[in-house]
Amino acid sequence: MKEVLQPGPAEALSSLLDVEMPDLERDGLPLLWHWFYLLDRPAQADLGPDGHPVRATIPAPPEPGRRRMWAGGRVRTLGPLLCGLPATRRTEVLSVQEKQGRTGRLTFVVTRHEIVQDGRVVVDEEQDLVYRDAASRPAEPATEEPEVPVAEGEWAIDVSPTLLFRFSALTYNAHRIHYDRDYVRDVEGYPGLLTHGPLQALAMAEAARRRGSGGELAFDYRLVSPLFDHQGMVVRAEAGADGTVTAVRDRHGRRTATGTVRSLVR
Ligand SMILES: CC(C)(COP(=O)(O)OP(=O)(O)OC[C@H]1O[C@@H](n2cnc3c(N)ncnc32)[C@H](O)[C@@H]1OP(=O)(O)O)[C@@H](O)C(=O)NCCC(=O)NCCSC(=O)C[C@](C)(O)C(=O)O
Repeated sequence: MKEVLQPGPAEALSSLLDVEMPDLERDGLPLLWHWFYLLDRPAQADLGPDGHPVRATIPAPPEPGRRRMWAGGRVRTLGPLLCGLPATRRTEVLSVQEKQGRTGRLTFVVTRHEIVQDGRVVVDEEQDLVYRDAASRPAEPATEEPEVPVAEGEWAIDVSPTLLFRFSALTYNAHRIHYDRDYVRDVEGYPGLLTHGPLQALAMAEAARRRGSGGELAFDYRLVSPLFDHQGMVVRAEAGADGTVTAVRDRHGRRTATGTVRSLVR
């Protein structure tokens, strides 16, 4: 897949999260902003009941009826990804692994994505996708613990249906768990709309960028528990032993994602 990168998707993301626009032709796209470019555009006829493509896609679901979730990933930025120039994405399945989790049978599918610009790989990424059994027990809804006030240095994001919808639109993601409340409750058994894994990862990367992270970076992250739209989203980033340690929690203090951003320049 190849396209000339335009500023439009980056501007849309900047408006969505109210984050600073970089100089896209000089410094390139910040960490994870490549997710708004080089998108798959599956045919409507190829979408399955959950809104994800079931054929002519990488990865294809392991079996019909499995519940797809974004579990984590590892991203390396190896050079600037500049707007105004063409870029190419290559994607392959690296591994498929069956595991038994607390919530039931899990199939982890790891995909690798390389973005090439001007003859060199500038983004090298692995994404961990997990497929739950339809019959598995969904993650428990949060208990009504008291709210934990937003501390200094934390970033509170209002997770509203419009935020989730606009993020889905920006990534051309038709997965119904993010916008179809009847489907998510009646079919997948969750108590609310699910906040995208990529949105939480991006918020963590942006929290690190606010602290000055930039250049060639490695970002490893995990989605550890589902975050529903009525639970808020609070992001933090702080200096750790090995880089910038980031996390997402809900407004009651339950952790939903963790990650570490490291500089690749020593
Ligand atoms: C992932 C879930 C199902 C595991 O659920 P669990 O609690 O049953 O698992 P576990 O008992 O903690 O662990 C079982 C095994 O899985 C591994 N494992 C456990 N977690 C991970 C992880 N994150 N990444 C990689 N491996 C993981 C873990 O290390 C262990 O391996 P082992 O047996 O070898 O020791 C559970 O933690 C969960 O629900 N996490 C939140 C997922 C989420 O909310 N994602 C975002 C929304 S979905 C989305 O954005 C989608 C999108 C954008 O539309 C899209 O389709 O592209």
